[in-house]
Amino acid sequence: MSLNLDTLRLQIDSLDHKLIALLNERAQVSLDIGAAKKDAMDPQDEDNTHVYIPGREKQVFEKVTRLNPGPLAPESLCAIYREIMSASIALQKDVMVAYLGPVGSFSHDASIKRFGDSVQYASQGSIADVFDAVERGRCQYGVVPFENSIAGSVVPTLDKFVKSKVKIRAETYLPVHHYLLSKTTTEAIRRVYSHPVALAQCQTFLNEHLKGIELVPCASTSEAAQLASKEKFAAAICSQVCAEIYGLDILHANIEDQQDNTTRFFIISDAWDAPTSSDKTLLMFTVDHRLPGALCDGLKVFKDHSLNLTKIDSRPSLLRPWHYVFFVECAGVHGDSEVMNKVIAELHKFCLDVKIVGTYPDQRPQDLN
Ligand SMILES: C=C(O[C@@H]1C=C(C(=O)O)C=C[C@H]1O)C(=O)O
Repeated sequence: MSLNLDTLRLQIDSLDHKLIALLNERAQVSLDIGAAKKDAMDPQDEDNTHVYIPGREKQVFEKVTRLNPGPLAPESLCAIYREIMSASIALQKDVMVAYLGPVGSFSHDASIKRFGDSVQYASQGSIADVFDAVERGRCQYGVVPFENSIAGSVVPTLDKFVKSKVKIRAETYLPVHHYLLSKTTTEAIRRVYSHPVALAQCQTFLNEHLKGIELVPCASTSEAAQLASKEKFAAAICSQVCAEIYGLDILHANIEDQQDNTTRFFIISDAWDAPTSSDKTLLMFTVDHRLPGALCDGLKVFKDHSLNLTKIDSRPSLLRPWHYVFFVECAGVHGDSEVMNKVIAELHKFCLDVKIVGTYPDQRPQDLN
């Protein structure tokens, strides 16, 4: 038995030798890719080289899943590849990712799942600060929540897109499970902290278990956990990891109204990337209210080009009362394509301030397609 075990361990050692050599060979190629990207840039613009290529990563994950013969679970192999790609990004360049913190927020989780452990992260106090960190160049990438399957659009993110120059470079979907964490018992809770979007996802639970208790909105769910950890009779609605990070007990698990609760995040940056085989594009425009049916005419442009709309929302323009900005996302088209150029030209006939907010590989989970 022990001889067999020793032989098997020797086998593992020899495989590790080969793996380490192969991983470094791969890392060297990715360094060469980094150098080639810099060579292709104007020397003055070298600092703006992008090392995070969402479309290429999607291709790698698809290939890895397709080629996997087992016994490794596809998710395990993808997690390993997440870290391999994270390391190769970090080799090419120092990458800083801004996220809505502090640690333990869902934005933090989404960021790590997207960029891995080898890049650096900068916690921000608000969604607006994530935009500012990217816009001022302190961080090359930022991760912001865009919409939740129960609570709908994340308003501060939409409002920032109206004013900001940042572009959407990628999207990512995160399953979200909420926990009620506290230092006391459910009966003794006097106040519940959380992000407004998270509170909106747990209405049924709050009505059943904490009716009439003060609900205090915070900048993030992890900030809520931080605040609850400093009070005796407070609780937070946040992720499970916050229990360990902030020293709180789990009182209730999975308290979201629907178990398939999912939040979509955007990865923002100064530029979007080249077309892939399947992209989505988010546009923004205001309609001229003096033209009857302007919105309808605007939407017809998408129909005329056989573009499927995957999201539509509106917000006050903030320029004049009762003027609205419309957000329209369409699937199967890249922002730099000829079709999109035509769409934009036609939209200009009925709409004002037409702008592409971003274009990114379609990452909708299979069951949402
Ligand atoms: C190597 C590249 O850069 C990054 C690293 C990748 C990898 O290690 O496979 C893939 C995409 C990029 O995010 C590339 O551009 O191909």
